[in-house]
Amino acid sequence: MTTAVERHPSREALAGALADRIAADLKAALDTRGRATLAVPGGTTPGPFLTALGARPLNWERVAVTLTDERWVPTSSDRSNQRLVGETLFRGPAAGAEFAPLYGATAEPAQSMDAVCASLERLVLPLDVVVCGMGEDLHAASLFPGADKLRAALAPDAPPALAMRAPGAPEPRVTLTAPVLRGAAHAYLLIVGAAKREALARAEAETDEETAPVRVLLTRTKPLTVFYAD
Ligand SMILES: O=C(O)[C@H](O)[C@@H](O)[C@H](O)[C@H](O)COP(=O)(O)O
Repeated sequence: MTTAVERHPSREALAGALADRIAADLKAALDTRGRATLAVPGGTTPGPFLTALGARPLNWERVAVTLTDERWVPTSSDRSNQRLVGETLFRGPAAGAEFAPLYGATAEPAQSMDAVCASLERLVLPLDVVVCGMGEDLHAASLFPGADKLRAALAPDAPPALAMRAPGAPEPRVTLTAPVLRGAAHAYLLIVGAAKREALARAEAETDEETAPVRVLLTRTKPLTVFYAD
């Protein structure tokens, strides 16, 4: 398996190039359909990209945004991905976009899943664009190896989002599921550093999705591009 990798000379250049690419994808969807939908990752890598994308001029009022996954923490927590997009993507013109949160402020994520799935169906599905990060353990979104609902989330008939607990995640998670990640018209994997480049090579050599859930993206029939910088 060979995945298309775009290597950029610096992390700053990577953030700008990915923002340009996604703004172009969103603009094409807006020109064709009059609306566009996007899912973005949380974690430590995407901040500069999210800030760059949020500053791009687009008809953001016609764009709906969600997260690829969320940590079940209050939105005031510095581990909240919703907080991250509020402090990056939604600081610029993109503040006019509609947002479908994955966090629902119930004690347990499972209690919010019907409402979360309904809002995803109403606002953002199918996705025009999904951007995912990847962990060195080969997770993408919150599809972690060893997660309690991993098999259900990889199933072709999975609901759009599932609550997930995983040994590698310090708090409960909510994740978009395999059919949503596969169904997005355009997918991007945003990774930095040699350890993740090596992890990607491991994922390409794997055959088992439960061992390497990021393969949900690698085996898509629709386009996937990896954006990488050292
Ligand atoms: O909320 C999250 O943790 C994510 O969305 C997750 O899937 C992330 O993209 C990877 O864990 C990579 O995270 P880093 O960018 O922090 O390495």
